[in-house]
Amino acid sequence: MATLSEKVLTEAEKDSRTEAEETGNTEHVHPADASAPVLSVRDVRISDQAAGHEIVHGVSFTLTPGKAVGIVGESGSGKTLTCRAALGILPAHFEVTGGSIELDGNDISALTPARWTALRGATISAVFQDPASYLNPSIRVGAQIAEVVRVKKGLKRREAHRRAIELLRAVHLRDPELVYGQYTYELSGGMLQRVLIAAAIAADPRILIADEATTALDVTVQAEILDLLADLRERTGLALVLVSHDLAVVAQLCDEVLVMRQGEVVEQGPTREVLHHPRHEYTRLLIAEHEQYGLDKFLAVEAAKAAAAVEEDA
Ligand SMILES: Nc1ncnc2c1ncn2[C@@H]1O[C@H](COP(=O)(O)OP(=O)(O)OP(=O)(O)O)[C@@H](O)[C@H]1O
Repeated sequence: MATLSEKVLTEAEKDSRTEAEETGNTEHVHPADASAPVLSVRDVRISDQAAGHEIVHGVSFTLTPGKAVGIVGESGSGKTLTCRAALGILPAHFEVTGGSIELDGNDISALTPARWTALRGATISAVFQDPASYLNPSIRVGAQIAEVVRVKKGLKRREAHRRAIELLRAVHLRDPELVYGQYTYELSGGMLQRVLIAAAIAADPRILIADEATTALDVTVQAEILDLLADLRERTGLALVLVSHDLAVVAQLCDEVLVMRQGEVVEQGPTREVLHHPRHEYTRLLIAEHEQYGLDKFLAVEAAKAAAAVEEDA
């Protein structure tokens, strides 16, 4: 079974790792202006070249440090493909056939495999559903994170061990030294997702894509993981792309939301605006569907905040 660093480092990266090592080209450029976009997605279109048709018909959003954008929509609407395009890991036969994606000022269409190696993990990183499938059951989880740190940050064994413990602490795992030495079967789904988030942030990325990262977890653990992402965002300025079929999840964390349906963005705007004044019938449907899962609570809190703000102004 592949190790975590092999999974985090994707096939394309592995191919290019040697090239990066040979050229020593492992730096990445951060823009001087901290408010400059870290990710700009402009009218991106993605096509299945084998089937000969377009699947994603124009997605645009901009992420600045500390901002969170949510992509919500039904299964097959193109959420994951959009994220994979930004990570440079579209499945075979799929291509970006229109628009552009800029990662930390770099147009990704011009990136060499070596540049991808430098950017992936260190600038953009991701966590997906089903954390167990990204971890090797026969290697202690801490050692798997330490390996990512060694590969991506070039730390020596002892330093990587120390950093892995720090990362396990940063994702709010109690007793990180104990967790370091544990195997996947000893950890719950929520703990495994935290381990994976620790690995994803190991190289201090500026953008984290969380694609249905809390979907398989029960509601309480899901809320804890969302709190953790909010905390990382606040403490480190991490910019987030949160993908979910559940509008309530996106509402908790995101400043802006894109509602996708069949490859189209049917509605987009500040989360509050979209939730309070949905313009598209499909958004209204999503809101109605998810009210029982806590969206009503979110809307009530928002209404209370708005009322308090009006009182303050008066
Ligand atoms: N590897 C692949 N091979 C073939 N078709 C794919 C592949 N990945 C995605 N697709 C197709 O592209 C379309 C968009 O898929 P995508 O995974 O982006 O949707 P999604 O909105 O993320 O859905 P979900 O919530 O189920 O993950 C779907 O019709 C899907 O069948």
